[in-house]
Amino acid sequence: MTAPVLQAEGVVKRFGGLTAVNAVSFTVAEHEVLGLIGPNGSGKTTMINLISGALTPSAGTIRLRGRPLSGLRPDRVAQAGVGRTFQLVRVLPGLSVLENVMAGGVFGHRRAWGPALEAEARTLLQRVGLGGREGEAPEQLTYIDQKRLELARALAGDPALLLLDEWLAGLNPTELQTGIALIAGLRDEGRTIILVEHVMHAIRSLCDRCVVMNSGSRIAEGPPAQVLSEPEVVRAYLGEAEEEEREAAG
Ligand SMILES: Nc1ncnc2c1ncn2[C@@H]1O[C@H](COP(=O)(O)OP(=O)(O)OP(=O)(O)O)[C@@H](O)[C@H]1O
Repeated sequence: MTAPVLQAEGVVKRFGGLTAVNAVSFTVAEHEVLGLIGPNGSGKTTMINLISGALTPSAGTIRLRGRPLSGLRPDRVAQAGVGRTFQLVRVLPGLSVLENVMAGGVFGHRRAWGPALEAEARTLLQRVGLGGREGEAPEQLTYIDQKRLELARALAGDPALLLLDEWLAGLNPTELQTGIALIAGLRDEGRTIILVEHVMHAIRSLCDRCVVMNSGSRIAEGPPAQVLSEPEVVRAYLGEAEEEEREAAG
């Protein structure tokens, strides 16, 4: 059997006296879309930061295709094959939209350059809906467009694992539909993705499996329909998330 794309084993992260991630284990198989869900402050972003190398685990191991990632710097983790977007979008100011995407290729997993990279970056910009915007300054883009740009940049590195941290947050209903379709397209082309998301219908339609966190611990794991009906998940989270969704829908 081949190694899973990602394997987290007994991962712990403490911030002083607070245990933000408490002995969490899970795997992500090739071509799988895993939803990482849970109430605010349950440790999801911390987990993503541990995988991407922004944080170092206090204990436990994280492996990408069997190779330990824990302790590697974020740029090394990106080269090893982990691409990500951020909950609060981060574009590279001073570079054009096109250059921002090309930067993802230069520093990513596949390490492309030159005309081939530029052509690929243009294709990715088309794909995320930013075709024709190559020369613009990223700081001038709207929030949704910066999110699109970040996704294109992450894809330019051709990551073995793509981490999307609330990529759908803050989108209006039309943008949300487009965003879900975009992620569905990535899933259909066989990408391996961890999706941190509060938009429940996106989780239901996009994820093969979910890991549910609460207060730093994994409280459930399984297909979305199954975990989202477990009483502990409903108690810890679902009421809150669906309430938020109803409010957002007006
Ligand atoms: N750098 C840090 N220093 C201290 N505490 C932190 C740090 N980062 C996160 N925390 C704390 O760790 C806990 C988990 O936070 P985290 O951001 O991982 O939760 P989350 O599930 O991603 O929440 P949300 O859904 O609101 O994004 C919270 O109590 C948070 O305040």
